[in-house]
Amino acid sequence: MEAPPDNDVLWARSLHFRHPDGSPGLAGVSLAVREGEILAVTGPRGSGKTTLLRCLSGLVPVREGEVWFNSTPLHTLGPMRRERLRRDRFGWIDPAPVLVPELNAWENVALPLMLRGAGRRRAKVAALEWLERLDVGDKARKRPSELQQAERQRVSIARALVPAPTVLFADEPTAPLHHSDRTHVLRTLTTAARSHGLTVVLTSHDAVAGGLVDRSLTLLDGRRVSTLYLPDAPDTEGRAACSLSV
Ligand SMILES: Nc1ncnc2c1ncn2[C@@H]1O[C@H](COP(=O)(O)OP(=O)(O)OP(=O)(O)O)[C@@H](O)[C@H]1O
Repeated sequence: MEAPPDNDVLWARSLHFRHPDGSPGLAGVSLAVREGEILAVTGPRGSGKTTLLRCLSGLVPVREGEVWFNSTPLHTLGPMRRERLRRDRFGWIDPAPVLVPELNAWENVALPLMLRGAGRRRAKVAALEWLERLDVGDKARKRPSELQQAERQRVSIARALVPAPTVLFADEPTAPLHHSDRTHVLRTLTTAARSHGLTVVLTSHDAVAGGLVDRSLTLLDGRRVSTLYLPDAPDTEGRAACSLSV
């Protein structure tokens, strides 16, 4: 078993995954993510984007292939050590906001810092700063049930960013937002990640279209593909694209 190169923070080799009911998830994905890089995973519905993020982040065990976080082989870790690694080094944003209903917005955002031992006052200051950056500073004292879905998602994003995780995984982070809000929130997220040196792996077509990421990779049926654009030919209609497995 050979550790990945030093400047890759995440690294996967020949990753295969089957869901518990036997459905195919991933069929041999290899990739490397450099430190501080913002990588978008794209592909049609059901192509395996969420499954890939779940495997890379240790949310599900990898039984075939390898996943490394720096020099740690995630694929060899038991559930407790994977959970600790996820808590200490990774952040996760779901497509739909998941907040603690009994806590208000700033308390939700402060929670990961307090779980890591920060005092309430310091955690509150940091939480309020992030809520301001995500344009929901005025909602800091509202409970999730008093917020709109889009506001709850902004609070979730603030909560994922506040502990400055080494790697942030974001699965369609702007899915519940109105179209006009998406680019703004994604820009805030990617700008914050760059200024804090975070590595980000996200699924979002908006980020690719908005030129907000360093690189994107495409999945189709659980495999990486590259899209080749062919030049216009007289006998074709417009620009043709085809995908190749790599
Ligand atoms: N828990 C599960 N049990 C069984 N099959 C699953 C499960 N989760 C996903 N799948 C299947 O695995 C494949 C990949 O799903 P995945 O959610 O990773 O794709 P995706 O690219 O993220 O899709 P979407 O864009 O719709 O979120 C799909 O065929 C899906 O139906």
